[in-house]
Amino acid sequence: MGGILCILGYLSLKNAITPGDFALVFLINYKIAEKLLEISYKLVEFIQTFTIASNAVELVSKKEEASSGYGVLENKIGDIVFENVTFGYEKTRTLFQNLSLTIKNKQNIGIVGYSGSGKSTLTNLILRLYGIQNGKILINGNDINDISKEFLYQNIGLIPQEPTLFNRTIFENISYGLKDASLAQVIEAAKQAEAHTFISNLPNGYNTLVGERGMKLSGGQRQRMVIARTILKNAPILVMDEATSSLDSITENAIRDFLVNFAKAKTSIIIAHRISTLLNMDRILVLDNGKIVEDGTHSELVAQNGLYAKMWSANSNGFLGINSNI
Ligand SMILES: Nc1ncnc2c1ncn2[C@@H]1O[C@H](COP(=O)(O)OP(=O)(O)OP(=O)(O)O)[C@@H](O)[C@H]1O
Repeated sequence: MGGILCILGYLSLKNAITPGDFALVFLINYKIAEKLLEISYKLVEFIQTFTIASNAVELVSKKEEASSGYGVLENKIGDIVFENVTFGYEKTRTLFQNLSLTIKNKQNIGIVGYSGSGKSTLTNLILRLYGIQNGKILINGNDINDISKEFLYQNIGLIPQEPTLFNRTIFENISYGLKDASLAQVIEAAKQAEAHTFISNLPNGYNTLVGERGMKLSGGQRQRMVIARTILKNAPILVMDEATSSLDSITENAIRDFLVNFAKAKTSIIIAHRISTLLNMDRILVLDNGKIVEDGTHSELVAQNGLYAKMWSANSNGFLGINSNI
């Protein structure tokens, strides 16, 4: 555009074109640039839609894989076992070296540690989001590499740090947790997740489109929607990664008691940012640089006077003073 302006200016100075020609060519050029910009936006939109569509196709095709794998075990899910697991995102930087861990059926485990110590990665490995370099991860005695992703999805409820929503309606986003869920079931789950009131106040209620990755909602609203989805799904394994970190303390308090009870009946792995959440755990693991450095109940760990005790003593406001996320 700038180059053409220079040429036009030069030609105009040399009287090779009239001011009318100048204005016309400038206008045409401007319109072309505007259209090109519009096309580039449409292209980005198309690529995003295409990605969502191909993910959906992938999920549908996985159904076939699932039928040849393990069925849904409902509440019969057994232990989760890490056997000498070695993992690093990069081959040259190992995060977990020969990590072994057994989480018993229906045990509630809290995980704490410095930011970057490997808490989220530990849970992501159970979901098979990354392949491990060595060792085994077993659920119910089955190597997760032999279990279909569909099975893992059906049996693990995940509330991640950064919730993901699809560019669909609120109803579709919550009911994604349970096939053929009714509106009444979706509303019930939304009420338990303290999401019903804000959803009802939207002009289109449960039919509101949430926008690309849920961008039309606040972080706390997105988090409550994913909590509602997970409640509705009611899977036997529950993973919560700072599940209420985006909520204000009043909303967080309102949800917390429900979530504690919800987790009780399941094998639950809870990455917590509040000491009070950990008090309800059967067992707490303290991670440091990819190693489990402490493992026990709250009172056992306080008595050990190690890293956990340090966090506990820095706990004047109820938050873990050690995690830079909070
Ligand atoms: N996708 C990734 N690719 C490369 N490195 C990663 C990736 N995700 C995490 N890491 C690295 O792995 C290490 C562990 O990260 P992880 O997110 O598991 O820590 P965390 O304890 O959950 O931290 P936080 O409390 O900040 O969420 C960090 O050094 C991090 O930089």
